[in-house]
Amino acid sequence: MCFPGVEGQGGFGICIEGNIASGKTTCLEYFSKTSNLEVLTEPVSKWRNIQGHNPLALMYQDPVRWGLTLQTYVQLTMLDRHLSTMSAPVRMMERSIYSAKYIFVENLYRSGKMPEVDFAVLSEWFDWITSNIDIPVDLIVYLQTTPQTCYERLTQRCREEEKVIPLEYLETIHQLYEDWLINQMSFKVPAPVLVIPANHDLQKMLHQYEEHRGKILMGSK
Ligand SMILES: Nc1ncnc2c1ncn2[C@@H]1O[C@H](COP(=O)(O)OP(=O)(O)O)[C@@H](O)[C@H]1O
Ligand SMILES: Nc1ccn([C@H]2C[C@H](O)[C@@H](COP(=O)(O)O)O2)c(=O)n1
Repeated sequence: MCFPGVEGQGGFGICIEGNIASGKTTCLEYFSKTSNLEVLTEPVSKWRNIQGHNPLALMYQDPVRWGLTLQTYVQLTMLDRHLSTMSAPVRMMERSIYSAKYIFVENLYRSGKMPEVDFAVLSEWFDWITSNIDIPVDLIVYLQTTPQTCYERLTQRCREEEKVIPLEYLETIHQLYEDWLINQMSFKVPAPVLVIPANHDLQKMLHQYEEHRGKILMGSK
């Protein structure tokens, strides 16, 4: 059994990856003005409100108890994003089902905040999904920042649930991203990676996005 995803729809799929508050949404906002391109942001609003519950807040309050709850829902909503019908030939989406597993679930487990049985259940779900469903990713754009930059942007963004995040958490997420996408020594990388240094101010970032526009969209031609 194999279900077709975006590739089956003849499209080109780009995932924007990076640490929390690295500037992914801002990047997507910039590219959203491009014609023949659709942008899918992370379904964070769903993670903050499922039938009146806030699994994102619960996870930050008590990760041992609620990590599985949040990450099960993240996995479902990301799969839904990957498989949704394309409205343009090029799709740019924020993160992926891969980073959900390889970065966030992995972090909860390694830091002792996810019980082994929860990790096993999520891993079996992930393995089943990725071996039975075609999850189309053609290019990964990695916004590479320092944890300190993300900490400053996160503080400035001031999302209620994230007020408890210390710099050390961003350092761990950063290292997991580096091992996955730069050192390529932890998990399989599902597509070629384009690295964009992303510590710069907004103006310089927009300039860089313009410079990289060809490389990002070229594969879609
Ligand atoms: N290059 C930048 N320089 C300074 N602030 C930025 C830059 N890019 C984004 N921001 C701000 O940082 C915060 C996080 O950016 P956002 O795009 O929401 O990150 P992400 O989607 O990766 O979590 C927001 O308040 C945003 O306005
Ligand atoms: N699998 C995931 C994905 C995201 N999160 C958290 C991290 C942030 O608090 C929030 C949204 O991330 P951002 O887009 O701001 O980088 O969701 C998580 O815990 N698990």
